Amino acid sequence: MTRDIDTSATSNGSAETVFRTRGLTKVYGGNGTAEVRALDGVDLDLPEGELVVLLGPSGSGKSTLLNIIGGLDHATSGQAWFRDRELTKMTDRQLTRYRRDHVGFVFQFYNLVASLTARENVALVTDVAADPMDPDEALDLVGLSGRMDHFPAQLSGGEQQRVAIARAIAKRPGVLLCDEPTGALDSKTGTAVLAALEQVNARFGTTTLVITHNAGIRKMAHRVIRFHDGRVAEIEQNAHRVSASEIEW
Ligand SMILES: Nc1ncnc2c1ncn2[C@@H]1O[C@H](COP(=O)(O)OP(=O)(O)OP(=O)(O)O)[C@@H](O)[C@H]1O
Repeated sequence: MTRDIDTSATSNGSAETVFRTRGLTKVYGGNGTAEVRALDGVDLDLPEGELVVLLGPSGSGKSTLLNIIGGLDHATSGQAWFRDRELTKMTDRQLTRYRRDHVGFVFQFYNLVASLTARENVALVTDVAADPMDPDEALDLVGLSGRMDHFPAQLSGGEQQRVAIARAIAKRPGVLLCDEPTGALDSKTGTAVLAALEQVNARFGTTTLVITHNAGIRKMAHRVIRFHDGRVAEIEQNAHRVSASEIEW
């Protein structure tokens, strides 16, 4: 691995920078309750098209960052941009639109509709998106072409998570934000989920951020960001990436 010394070098609003933050801070509590600085002045520049792994101890601010740049939460102070648009100036309505048009989310728990098949779960999104993929294409991409008519209860955890990934990518988002996507999975099923993320990133250039506690996953990333106490402690770029199929934990 080579150390990336200056990640702030990308120029402001550059087309190559997908997310930029300056002094991004999130404080919970206060007014009599203990204050928690979940994010404490984060400066980041993330280039378009990378697969980025976010590591760090529990409570170090990873999810808080993802939620703010995903338009799910507001910062207390500082700024965050998606390409040339400042997220930290947006109203709730603008953030909803931003999420709908640009962001795919994958969480630890798959949140599939139990009464709908895999194909129908994906179609829930493609029915309302501007330029969606065909649900079958999205499911094929994550290796589930043989499972399209299965209900969630008929699928393994890893397969359900791949349906969730298909649902997230079917609207062709610019960014895919994943919060512990393999957190509930064993190594074998988790590997198939990582392979699906790798495939989406490579095929469409979708900038993909993955929060994980499995440090082995860092090997598949272009860039690894370590958080500590609400700050970026270290950023590394992988000179030699390892494919998802070779990762074990
Ligand atoms: N809604 C909230 N109210 C109060 N404190 C919060 C809230 N959400 C998060 N926090 C606190 O902010 C800090 C950062 O939390 P965050 O979830 O971003 O960490 P994390 O690195 O994602 O942790 P984990 O790996 O356990 O998911 C923690 O101390 C957490 O307790």
